[in-house]
Amino acid sequence: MSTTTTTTNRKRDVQVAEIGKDTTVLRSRTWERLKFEVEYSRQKGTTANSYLIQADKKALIDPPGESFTEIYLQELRQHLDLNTLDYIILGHVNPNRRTTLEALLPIAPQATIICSRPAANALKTAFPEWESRIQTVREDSLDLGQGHELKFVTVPTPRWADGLCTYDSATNILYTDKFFGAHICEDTLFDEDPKSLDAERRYYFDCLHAPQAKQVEVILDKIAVFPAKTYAPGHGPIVNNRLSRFTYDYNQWCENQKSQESTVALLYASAYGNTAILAGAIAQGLIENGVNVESINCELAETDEITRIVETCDGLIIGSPTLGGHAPTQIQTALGIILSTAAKTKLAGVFGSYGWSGEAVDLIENKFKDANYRLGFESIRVRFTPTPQILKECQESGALFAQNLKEAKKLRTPTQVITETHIGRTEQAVGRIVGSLCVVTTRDGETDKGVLTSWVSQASFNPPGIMIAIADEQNADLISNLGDKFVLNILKEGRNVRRYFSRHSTLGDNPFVNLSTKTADNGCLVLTEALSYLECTVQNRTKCGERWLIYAVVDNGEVFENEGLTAVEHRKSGSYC
Ligand SMILES: Cc1cc2nc3c(=O)[nH]c(=O)nc-3n(C[C@H](O)[C@H](O)[C@H](O)COP(=O)(O)O)c2cc1C
Repeated sequence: MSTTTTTTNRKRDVQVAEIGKDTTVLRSRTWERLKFEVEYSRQKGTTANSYLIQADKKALIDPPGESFTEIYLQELRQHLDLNTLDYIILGHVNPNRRTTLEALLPIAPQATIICSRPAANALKTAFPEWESRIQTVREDSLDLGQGHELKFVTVPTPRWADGLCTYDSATNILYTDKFFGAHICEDTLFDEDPKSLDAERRYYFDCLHAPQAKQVEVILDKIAVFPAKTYAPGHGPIVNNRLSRFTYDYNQWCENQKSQESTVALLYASAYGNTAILAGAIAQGLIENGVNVESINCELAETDEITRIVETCDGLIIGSPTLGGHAPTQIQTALGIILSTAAKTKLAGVFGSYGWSGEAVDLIENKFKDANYRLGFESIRVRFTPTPQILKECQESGALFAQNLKEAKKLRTPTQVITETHIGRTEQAVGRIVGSLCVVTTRDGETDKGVLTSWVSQASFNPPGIMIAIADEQNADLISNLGDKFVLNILKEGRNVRRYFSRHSTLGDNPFVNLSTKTADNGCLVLTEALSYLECTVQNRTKCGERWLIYAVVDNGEVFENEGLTAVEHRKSGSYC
């Protein structure tokens, strides 16, 4: 294998070398920080790696972005008659790369673009005149001849929804695009001293992949099917050494992320990439302070995915551009899910890029405030593209959010805003009593019923007994006779099971169809998403005011999750639930 350095001075250049049979790398290099995004902040330069396979058919993988368009095409012409180029394979597309494609497609008239479906859709919108030259990858392989049978695997993540990796069975090279890279510029082409790259590789992972660790784990499994001997990433040295170790490291780093004590859901949309850059910087501040970040690109995520993360996270941050005076529909949908699902004790944050009026951030912030969410940092509003200084501030905001989250978790202070003058002082005082949020399930003949209550407490040790205050409209008739059986399902904070129940007897739609249940020994339903449950038998009752005060003995009980916290009901007034 030969290595040719075309330029030795420290200007931008293109390094060309053969890296396998019929396979050449063209590394567009800069020794300066290429962009101001956090991932480049170690200031070690970077390389944009493009690969050329010249078999019976000729394929070019990942031409660089606009920073290199001119020098790259000049160098490429030295190694290839562009009239003979058959395929341009894209690991992802972005506006920078589109600039190079715009220059390349007219001078490579036979070339077809091969990319993932989201990339194809974006390119067809950008280049309608070239629609017939844009081809979505299929499951089968692409045969370039002479053993170069290319196989593709889509690798979507929140940041690169259109991700694609390519494997060449002739060379055992896996073209990994955004995976296994590093932002570092050197003359050395390969990872000859892998240990010396540890810090750069880890930093690259932390910036780009830690906030999407969940999806990265799935991708690592997907690409494991290829017997790769080389990883050819989009940036930095080509990986020839200790591939399994490097893959193991990626898995470990993902695992470390997920095992952090607190998780923040970072939900955003970004039509032109500016809000996404802010998201990256905020994520960095959170991760550096020991918080797991789960990024959700709202333009791609399913409602179920958003609901899951919103229910399980400890804090949530939402980022939105302003388009036409509004937040995009996907953000409004995500906000709706948050407001109807997420516990009000969760810490919240808002950020976004705008051009002139910036309504989106105000709108989201006001909704959070109206719903009594506490904000973990002052909302971030940035005109168009952020500067390095602004990105530093975003990182600091992420760090502040992490600190506030930890304190909030420690103190577990409820958000109680008591300002309404119409609430009497006595009622306010009574309202300070808090209760565990529970669903009481009963059996009425053949029908299961459930009612929400927080008016419950332990009443005796021996036998273990509880006390419930219950009104007639809350199925009191089913649990107010001696010997009546019921299950007390004690709900978990952050898991919004309560939305399926009301404080009145089950009416209309059956709430249990939406939930996972099992039947207790006493015949009543157990909600398996609860934190714990108690099977109870009524022993005593007395009418107090408008309620029945029920004393019941606990016959049996189980804790489903040792780690979870009990959902607690905080009220503004003692005059209503
Ligand atoms: C079609 C369109 C409509 C826009 N409408 C607004 C607007 O009403 N108010 C505003 O402040 N900025 C507006 N902008 C500017 C964007 O908010 C700004 O470009 C922002 O950086 C986009 O963020 P993003 O890159 O995360 O998508 C608009 C931009 C476009 C392209």
